Amino acid sequence: MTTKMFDRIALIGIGLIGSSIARVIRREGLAGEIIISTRRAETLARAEELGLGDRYEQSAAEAVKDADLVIVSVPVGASGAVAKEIASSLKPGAILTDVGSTKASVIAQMEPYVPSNVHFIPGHPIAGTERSGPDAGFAELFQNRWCILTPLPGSDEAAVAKLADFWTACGSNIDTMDPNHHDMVLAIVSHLPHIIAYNIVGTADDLETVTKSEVIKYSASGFRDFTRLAASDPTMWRDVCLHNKDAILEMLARFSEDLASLQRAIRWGDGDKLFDMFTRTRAVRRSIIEAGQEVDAPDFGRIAVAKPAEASQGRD
Ligand SMILES: NC(=O)C1=CN([C@@H]2O[C@H](COP(=O)(O)OP(=O)(O)OC[C@H]3O[C@@H](n4cnc5c(N)ncnc54)[C@H](O)[C@@H]3O)[C@@H](O)[C@H]2O)C=CC1
Ligand SMILES: O=C(O)C(=O)Cc1ccc(O)cc1
Repeated sequence: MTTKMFDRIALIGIGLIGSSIARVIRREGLAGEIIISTRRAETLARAEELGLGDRYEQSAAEAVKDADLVIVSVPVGASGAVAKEIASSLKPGAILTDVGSTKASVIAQMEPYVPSNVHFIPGHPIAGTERSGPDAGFAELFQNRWCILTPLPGSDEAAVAKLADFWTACGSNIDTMDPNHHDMVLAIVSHLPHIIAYNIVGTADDLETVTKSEVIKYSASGFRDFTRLAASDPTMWRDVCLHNKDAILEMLARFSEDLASLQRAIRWGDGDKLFDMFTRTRAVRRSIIEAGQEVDAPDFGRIAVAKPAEASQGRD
């Protein structure tokens, strides 16, 4: 067990991410007291049933009073409303952070409300699943995953270091990044894959010549992988799309161009082009594995994948 890092930690929003944070705080003994608040009374009651906190407050403003660390884990479109609600109750010297999947928009929404005596340090754990709600969380979620902090210009270095230490104690590796750069990187590695998954599953669902039962019955693992991503929370992903609009549209434009080029290669029977591209992309997965990242398997939780040497290499 790690030692206590904060006397009181307030968690605003207690879904997949908030409840995973609550569980790892408890397991590692990182807080003297965990205070939980969330919008819906039923969710708060469920968090209490699960024993995720020490105190439960319907009012977010009440929850953050006296908290040394406040972590906002709500859909990114709700960040501004939460900041407005808690701003005047934040303790001087407290650290305020979030876990939102987009950063520039969250900063634009929250920063105007944050008092100058509070350290606002936006963050994003690059860890999650397609599930949501307080039952979905688990203490190991952040283990060996990256957590990106996007401190604002002039942020207090000691506060940034303390938040980094907190995420390290949760099992994560830390990077700091400019918020706009974060949004561009995440648009390609996370947001586009989800949008593509929503799209392909929607297309399959719309097909008239193939019945829904055939799609379900014959779904090979490729389609199944897409259905996992496409089962992700609609509110969360609606907000990500609306709040990282520019970066997502830029990446979608590039994606569409490359798809058109692939389409042309298929139409003209350009096997060499297809082979060369598929060889290049295979190397990307190998690099991910060699970098020591675990790979998510849709139905079996997180598993390590076969080492590159075990995979077939040849053209035949
Ligand atoms: N699900 C994932 O895989 C990941 C999600 N994130 C980010 O974490 C944040 C939370 O996502 P999840 O925990 O997955 O969502 P979730 O849907 O599991 O939980 C969201 C929580 O926020 C509460 N909430 C919603 N609106 C609220 C409001 N206006 N005021 C107070 N509470 C409110 C809900 O009641 C719920 O407790 C999002 O910003 C998301 O972008 C970051 C990394 C991974
Ligand atoms: O479920 C998956 O595969 C994810 O990609 C989880 C995820 C979703 C959103 C994030 O901002 C970070 C991680």
